[in-house]
Amino acid sequence: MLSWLWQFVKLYKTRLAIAIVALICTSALTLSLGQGIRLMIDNGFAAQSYDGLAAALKITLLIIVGLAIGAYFRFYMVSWIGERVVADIRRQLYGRLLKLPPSFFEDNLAGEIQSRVTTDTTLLQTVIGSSFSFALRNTLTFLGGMTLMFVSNVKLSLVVLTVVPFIVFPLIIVGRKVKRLSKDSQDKVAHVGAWAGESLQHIKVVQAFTREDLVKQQFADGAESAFQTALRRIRYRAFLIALVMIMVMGAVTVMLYIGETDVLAGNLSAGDLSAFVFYAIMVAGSLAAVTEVYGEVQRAAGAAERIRELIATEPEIESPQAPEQVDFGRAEPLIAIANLTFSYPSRPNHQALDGLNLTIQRGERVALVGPSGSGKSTLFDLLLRFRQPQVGNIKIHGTDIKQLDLVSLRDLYALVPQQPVLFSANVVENIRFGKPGASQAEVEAAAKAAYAHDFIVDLPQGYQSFLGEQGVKLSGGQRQRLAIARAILADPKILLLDEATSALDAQSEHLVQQALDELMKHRTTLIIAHRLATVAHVDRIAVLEHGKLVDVGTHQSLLQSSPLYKRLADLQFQSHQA
Ligand SMILES: Nc1ncnc2c1ncn2[C@@H]1O[C@H](COP(=O)(O)OP(=O)(O)OP(=O)(O)O)[C@@H](O)[C@H]1O
Repeated sequence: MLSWLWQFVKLYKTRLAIAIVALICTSALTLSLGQGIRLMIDNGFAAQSYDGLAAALKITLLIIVGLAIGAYFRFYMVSWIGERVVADIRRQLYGRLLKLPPSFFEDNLAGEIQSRVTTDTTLLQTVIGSSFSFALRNTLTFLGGMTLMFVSNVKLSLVVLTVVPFIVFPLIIVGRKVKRLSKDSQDKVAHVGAWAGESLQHIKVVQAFTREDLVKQQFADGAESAFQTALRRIRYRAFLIALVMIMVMGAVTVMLYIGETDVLAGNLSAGDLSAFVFYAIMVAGSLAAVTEVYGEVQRAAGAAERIRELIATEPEIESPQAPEQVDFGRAEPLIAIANLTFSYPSRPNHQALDGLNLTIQRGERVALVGPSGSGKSTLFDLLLRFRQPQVGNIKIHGTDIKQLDLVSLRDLYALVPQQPVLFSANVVENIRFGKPGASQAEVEAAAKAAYAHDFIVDLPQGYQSFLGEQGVKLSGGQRQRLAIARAILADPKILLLDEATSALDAQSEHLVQQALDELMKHRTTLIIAHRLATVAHVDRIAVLEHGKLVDVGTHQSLLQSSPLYKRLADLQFQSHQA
């Protein structure tokens, strides 16, 4: 963990150096307080001298002022490094997450990943920003105090020293256990958090099915199990603290007894004994403090491990080292799909796409139809290179998309998904997602083209209106028109349209259809068509079944040539008439 953290900390070497100097100074000054005490007792009390007392007090005061200044720098610098490093780690972690393909997020719960970004990094921050420095300071005090103890009295020091192994060994053993338990406990908390996030997000379904009690119970079970794991960890730590306490205090008492006997026998001055006791208390205190933060450092080590794992996750799909450029002047078709075969890793024996061939010319509108599960959405994923086909390829004007930079490939497309995706931001920000630098005028033009302008200006704050999480404050049709406005603003070469099946009312559907027509104007479009109303507008229809392309043609020709298409068409007309 340390070497991993070091790569982040080493960027701030100057501050680290100041922090370490301050740390050493404060530890040294803390220990030198013992000499102040010795002077006060021997030169003041024992010598019955007011002057001696005043001189000793002055020295003590000076030490205290130095200590305060040192503490200021130590705290400031160490906390600064802690906050800075954690911000850097968060940024790197989030940057990595954004590069991972969608399949990663199918296998890992979003809430759990979120907890890595927030909870785990916060834990790291406490450790880097305070516990580390605390531990280091106390270690220095421990070592310095030990040295001074030996210098001033070997016999008494040995008494204190005998207990050290009894503290250190249990510390190491219990520490390992705590580390493991803390990883478990963090995992469980993350899981509970993910569950809570999901159920709250879908609160309507939960409440409509009146399953509040069920999800409450599931959450409670999760929280309870996290608590039980935490409890086991706490028991270990409590035991450790008690053990250290009894060992340390016991040793101090025995040492006091021996030391006082020596003072009574005249072998030791009262000041020396006081200074020694001061050191011993410092040493004991710092040892106890180290044991206490040791557990926390172990916990952070668990957190660091999880973050490190996530940052180290390599995306399966990356841009090639030397990407090629698409030559739009070339005669080859805009999109050429050849022998495309793909199975999802979780279902290796089931081919979601099976030897698919299809070419699409520039400006063409092609509809994909087929029964549910025939591979239409999977084809979109492969076009966008969210997934890697096992066999076959896709070429854009003759260049395999594997040879293209991912950003320039995806910039060719705009995706309008079945469920419009809106972010918890205002209208302008949501539309501008299609083209980040767009001016207000461009945004409004896109909204007008998408037949969204009128309803937007009717919103309480017009274009500045906040839409709520996932756009909950809009109707389904309005959300779709915003998503279309976003795609119009993006002005892509190729439009991937997963047409909404959701039952919009006739008026709203008409508006959405008009918006879509605007969007598809002069643009190569691939539509996953769920309604025949759409199919009427396209140049060609590709019929898919079980991942295979079974026929291509127009509505009329397919009614003759494709029994499957005829069946789908009949079904739609029947339900239409009904
Ligand atoms: N993430 C996934 N992991 C495993 N299998 C998947 C995954 N997504 C889809 N599939 C499977 O791949 C096949 C094709 O699914 P796909 O979503 O492409 O169909 P579709 O034609 O878009 O269906 P629909 O019209 O219902 O949206 C289906 O058998 C489906 O169960």
